[in-house]
Amino acid sequence: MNICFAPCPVVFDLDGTLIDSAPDIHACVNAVLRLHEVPPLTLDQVRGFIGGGVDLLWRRVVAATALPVEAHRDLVASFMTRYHDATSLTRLYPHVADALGTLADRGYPLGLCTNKPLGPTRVVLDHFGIAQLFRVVIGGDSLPQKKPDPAPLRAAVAGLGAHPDAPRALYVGDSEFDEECARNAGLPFLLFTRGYRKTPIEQLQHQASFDDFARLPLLVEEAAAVG
Ligand SMILES: O=C(O)COP(=O)(O)O
Ligand SMILES: [Mg+2]
Repeated sequence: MNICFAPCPVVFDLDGTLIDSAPDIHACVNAVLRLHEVPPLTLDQVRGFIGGGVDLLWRRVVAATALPVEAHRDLVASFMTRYHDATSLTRLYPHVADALGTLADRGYPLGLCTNKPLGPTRVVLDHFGIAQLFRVVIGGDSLPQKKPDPAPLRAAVAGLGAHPDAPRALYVGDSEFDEECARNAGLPFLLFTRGYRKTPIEQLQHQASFDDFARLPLLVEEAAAVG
C-alpha cells in the first residue's frame, strides 16, 4: 500500500461529470435538424449519444434520422457555430465548485481531459469561473487521438508535471469512454454515477463510485492512499 506523501494529480472528465451539458447539446442538435426539416430528437436520445466527441455524436444523430451520411461534415460545422458558446442550459452538478476548490486548496494538481472540443470547453470553464483551477486542459481536438485512447489522459497527467514521489494520478469520469481510457492508461478510475453512463455501475471497472461531489475530496484522499 502506497502512502500519499504528495498530493496525486487528479484529472477530470467534463460533460456528464462536472457539468450537465446535455440540454445545450440537445438544443444545438435540434437547431441543426430544424434547418434540414428533420424532426427533433429527445433529450434522452441525445444524452445517449454524448461521450465520444462531436464526430461520433453526429454519426449517431445521422444514424437515428433520415439525414444522408454525406452531410456529416456540413452538419458538424453547422452544429459548431452554435455549440462553441452554448452555456445557457448547462449547469454544474451540485457541489462541484466546492469540491474542486477543496482539492486545489489541499495541493492536488487538477487537470481536465474531455472529448469536448477545446473551444467550447474553455468557454464553459470560464462561464462557471472554474478555468483557473485546472493547470492543464486537454480537449477532444487537442491530439489526434480521443478517449478511450489513453493518449489524451496521459498528456493531461504529463502536463501536470507530477512529482516523482507522488502517487499515481486519478481519473474522475462518468462514462464508458472514461472507464476504458483510465484502464488503457493504467490509472485508477473514480466513477460519478449521475452522468451519461449506459452500463450498470458494477460492469465498469472503478476504484470507487460516488453520486455527490461533496464526497469527492474524501474519496480522492482514500484512493490516493491505496495508490
Ligand atoms: O463531448 C463529448 O462527447 C464528451 O465529452 P466528455 O469527454 O467531457 O464526457
Ligand atoms: Mg463524460
